[in-house]
Amino acid sequence: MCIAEDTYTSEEVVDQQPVLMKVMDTADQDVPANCERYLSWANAFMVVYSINNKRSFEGCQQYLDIISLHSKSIQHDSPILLLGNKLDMEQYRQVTKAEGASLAVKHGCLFYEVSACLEFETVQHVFHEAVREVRRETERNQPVRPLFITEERPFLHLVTPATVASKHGLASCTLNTLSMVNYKEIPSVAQAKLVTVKSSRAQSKRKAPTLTLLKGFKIF
Ligand SMILES: Nc1nc2c(ncn2[C@@H]2O[C@H](COP(=O)(O)OP(=O)(O)OP(=O)(O)O)[C@@H](O)[C@H]2O)c(=O)[nH]1
Repeated sequence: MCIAEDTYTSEEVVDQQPVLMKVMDTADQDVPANCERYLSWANAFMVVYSINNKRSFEGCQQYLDIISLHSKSIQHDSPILLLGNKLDMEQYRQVTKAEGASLAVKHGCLFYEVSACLEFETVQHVFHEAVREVRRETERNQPVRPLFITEERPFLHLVTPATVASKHGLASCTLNTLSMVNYKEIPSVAQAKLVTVKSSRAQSKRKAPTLTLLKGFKIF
């Protein structure tokens, strides 16, 4: 697929949000060479072969191997999309869809067959999927939000339940149930001690079993 050798930027709207994409076309050779530049630069990779050219498919396998090795070495997976291009050349097909799909599974790639010269929408969809996949990957790599434990003390006047809930991303439906408690971030694992406590609430037969279970432990 022709993209200029140097980079260019393009503003796309994906899910109502504009996304600035920088694209670098690297593959003006059949075998990977000087890959470091784009391996460390890219947020996502699109590896493209022609369905009517077995050699280009074999070339892709080398690129995918290099990307996989790089991801392992930096312990970070950037999304990879494997594209079988020139779908309009079906009658000259040398690479089956199953072969493409199987290579994609092997390397954990998304897989599409497209025709760059005939189907603008499909190609656009593929680029948008690449952006979405980068977003998903970024979200997956966000540090886990801390859990919160509660203590049965009334809120300070200045801190409303709504403030606390929105600050920590708690769903609004928890507000009523948790409105009369304090929130504390759970400490790091190294500092945490788990101690069994029995509170009067824990022993109350009128409370729901899940509440009893929750109140059966205190982490501090
Ligand atoms: N039939 C058909 N031809 C295509 C399609 N996409 C690209 N081509 C043609 O394939 C040839 C190579 O296209 P390029 O976009 O230069 O391919 P490339 O792999 O980027 O090539 P390099 O820039 O040398 O790396 C050109 O003649 C294109 O017109 C397609 O979807 N269908």
